[in-house]
Amino acid sequence: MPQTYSLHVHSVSGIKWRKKWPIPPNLEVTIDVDDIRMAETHRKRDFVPMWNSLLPLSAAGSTSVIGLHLVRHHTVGKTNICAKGEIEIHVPIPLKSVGKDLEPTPGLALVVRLARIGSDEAVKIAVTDAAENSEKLGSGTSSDIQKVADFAAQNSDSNTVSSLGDLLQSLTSSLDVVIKIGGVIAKIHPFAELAYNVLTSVYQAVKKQRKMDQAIIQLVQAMVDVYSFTKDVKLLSEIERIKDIVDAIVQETAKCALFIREYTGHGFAVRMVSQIISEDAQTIQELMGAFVKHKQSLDWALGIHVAVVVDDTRHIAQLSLKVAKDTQATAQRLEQLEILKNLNPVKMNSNQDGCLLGTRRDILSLIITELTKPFALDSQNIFWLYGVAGAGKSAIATSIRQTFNTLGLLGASLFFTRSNEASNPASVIPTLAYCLAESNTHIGSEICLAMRQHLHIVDAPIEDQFQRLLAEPLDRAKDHIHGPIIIILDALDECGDPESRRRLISLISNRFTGLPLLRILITSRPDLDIAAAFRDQSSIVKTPLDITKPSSLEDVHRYIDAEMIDVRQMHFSWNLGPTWPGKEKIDVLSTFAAGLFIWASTATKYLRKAHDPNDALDHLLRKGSDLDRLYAVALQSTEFWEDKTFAEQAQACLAAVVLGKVPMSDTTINALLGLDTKHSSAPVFFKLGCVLQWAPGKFA
Ligand SMILES: Nc1ncnc2c1ncn2[C@@H]1O[C@H](COP(=O)(O)OP(=O)(O)OP(=O)(O)O)[C@@H](O)[C@H]1O
Repeated sequence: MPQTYSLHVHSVSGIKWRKKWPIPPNLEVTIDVDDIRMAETHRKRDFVPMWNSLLPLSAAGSTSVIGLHLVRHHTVGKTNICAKGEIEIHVPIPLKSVGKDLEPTPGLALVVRLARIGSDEAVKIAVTDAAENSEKLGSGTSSDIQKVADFAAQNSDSNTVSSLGDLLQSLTSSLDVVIKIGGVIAKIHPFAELAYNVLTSVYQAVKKQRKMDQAIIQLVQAMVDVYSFTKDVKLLSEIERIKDIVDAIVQETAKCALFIREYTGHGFAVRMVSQIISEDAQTIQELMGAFVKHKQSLDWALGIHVAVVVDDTRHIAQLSLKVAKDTQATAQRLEQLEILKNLNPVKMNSNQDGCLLGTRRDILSLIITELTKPFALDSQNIFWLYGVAGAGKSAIATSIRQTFNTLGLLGASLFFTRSNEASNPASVIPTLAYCLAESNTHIGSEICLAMRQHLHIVDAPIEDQFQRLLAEPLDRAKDHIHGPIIIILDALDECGDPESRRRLISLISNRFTGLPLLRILITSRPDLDIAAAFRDQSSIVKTPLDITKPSSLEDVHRYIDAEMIDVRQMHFSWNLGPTWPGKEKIDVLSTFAAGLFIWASTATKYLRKAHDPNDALDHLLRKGSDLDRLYAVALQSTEFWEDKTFAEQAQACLAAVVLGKVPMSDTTINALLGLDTKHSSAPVFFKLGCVLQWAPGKFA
C-alpha cells in the first residue's frame, strides 16, 4: 500500500551565485519520487528564496527515493538544474551544486520537513495547494495571508535606502503586499491600489531626476517606516486583527501619493517642480505628523512599545502660531460663507448606501484610476457611467463619493432624484459653485469675488452662470491648488426632463470638458438626449454598466448572500438556522436577478418584511419579485408615448424582446416585425435605454 507524506519545502540556505544577476533568478524546487515528478514549488524570484510550500507526496514502498532539484528558469523558457539532493530523513538536506551557476559550498542545503501523514490529510493539502494556485481563489482564507507573508519575507532585504527612487520602490513593494492582502480585506483594497498606481507613476518619473526636495524624501521615509510591518512575516499575519489601522494608513497613503505626484510636478496640473504652492510646506508637515501617529498606533496594536520623546516647547510654540492663523482664517471663511448663501444652493445628497464591500471592484477601480489620472497623460475629464434602471449606478456613485471624500478631494456631489423638486437643472450651476467654494478656500475667494462683481448672476442665463461662477474662478484659482477636484453628478436622467435640461446637457458636453482642475463622474440611464449629446465627445469616457457580465452576476449573488444575514436576524423567532435559505435557493434567486441589483434588493426587502419568510421565499421562487412598478415609472420617463407611431412600434418591439425565447438583435427584430430601414427598431431601442440593455447590432 502506498505511503503518504507531506513535504514542507521551506527555503534554501548557503546559496552563493557565481554570476551577479541584475534581477534575482527564477527558482523552483521539483520533487520526484522514484524518478517520477510528483510536485513542484512556485517559482520565486529571489537571491535567497523561501517557498514555505506544503506538498503532498505518495511513495509506492518504503524503499522509494525522493529526489529534489533546485531548478533555475531562463526567461526564454529553458531550465537549468543548479543543485540536487536525495532525501535522507534528516534536516536540512545536503545538496551538491551541479552545472556552472553555483559556487560549490559545503553548507549548501535545502531546508524541508517531511512528515508521514494519513491519506485524508494528504488530499486536504493537495486541495489547498490547488486552490492557492487558482486565480479564482475567493478572498478570506488565511493561506492568502501566508502567501503574502512569504512574499514579504523575500522582500525584507534592508539595504539602506537613500534616494527617493529607492524609497518609492520600497514603498510600492510594501503596497504590493497590502494589495495582495486586499483580496482578504476588501475595505483597504481600492485605496491601496490607488496609492500603488500613483506611486509607481511617480517612481517611474523621478527615478531619473537627480535633485529632489529633502522634505519630500523625509515624507516618503515616514511612509516607508509605517509599512515596515509588511516586511515581517509574524506582524503581517496579524493584519486581519489590525485591519482598521491598516485601512486608515492606506487611505492616508493614497492621499499622500496624490500629493507627492502633484508636488513633484508629475501630476494632474502641469506644473514645474520649482513652482511650489505656499501651503505645501504645511501640508508636508501635516502628512508627516499623520504618518508618525499611524506608526505609533500600529506599534501599540502590534505590541511594539517604543518610547516617544516629544520636544514640548517647539510643539507648543508651533501650536500657538497655528491657533492665531486659524482664528484669522475662520473669520474670513465665515464672511465667505455668508456671501455664498446668496447662491441659494439646494441639497441633493445620496440617501442610499454605497456598494457592499467586495462588490463592483473592477468598475470602482477603473473609475478611481480615470478620475485621478495625471492631466498630461489624458485630457478626458468626464467619466460617464450608463446603464439600465436598477443596475447599481447610484450605489457606485455613492462609493466613489465616499472614497474621494475620505481623500479630501471631493468638490461637489449632486444626487438627482425624480421625486425631489430640488433636482432642477436651474439649480445645478449655483449649487456646484457653492459646494466647490465650500470645499476649497481659494476657489471660495474667487467665487465670492465673482459674486461681488456680478451682483445678479444667480438670475442670469445658465451659460453666464457657468462662465462667471465656474470657468473664470477655477481658472484664477488653479495655480494655488493641487488637483484633481472630483465632482459627482448621479442620475443625470432624473434632473428635470429632456426639455428643461437641454441647455445644461449642452454645457456639460461642450464646456465642462474644458474646466481646469475638475474630474467629473456622471451616472445616468442612457436617455436619448444625454446619449446623443455625449456620444461624439472625445473628452468624455463612456462606459456601460453591463449587467450581463459574469462579475455583475457574481456581485449580485454576493449581495443576496450578505442580505440573507439580515433576513435571518429579522426573523430570529422562526429559527431559520445559520445557513437559511441554503446555497441552492440563493443560486436560484441570483439567476432570477440576472445581474439587476434592484431585483435583488426588492426581493430581499420583501423577505425582510414578510410575516413568514419561508412562505415569502416560496412565493418569490415561484413568481419572482414585483418590479412592475419600477418598470412602469422607468417606461413613463420616456416622453414619446404620446407619439402614436412610437407607441405602436415600441409595444411591438418590447413584445418581441419579452416573448422572444432567445435574445435577438435589432436586425433580427426588424426582420421579425417586417420593419424596413426607414422604420427600423433601433430608434425605438435608443429611447427605451432605461429598461433595455442594448447596443446597435447586439442582443436586446
Ligand atoms: N454593489 C452594491 N452593493 C449593495 N447594494 C447595491 C449595490 N448596487 C446596487 N445596490 C442596491 O440595489 C438597488 C438599486 O441600485 P441603484 O439605485 O444604485 O441602481 P441605479 O442603476 O442607480 O438605478 P436607477 O437607474 O433606477 O437610478 C439599491 O437599493 C442599491 O442600494
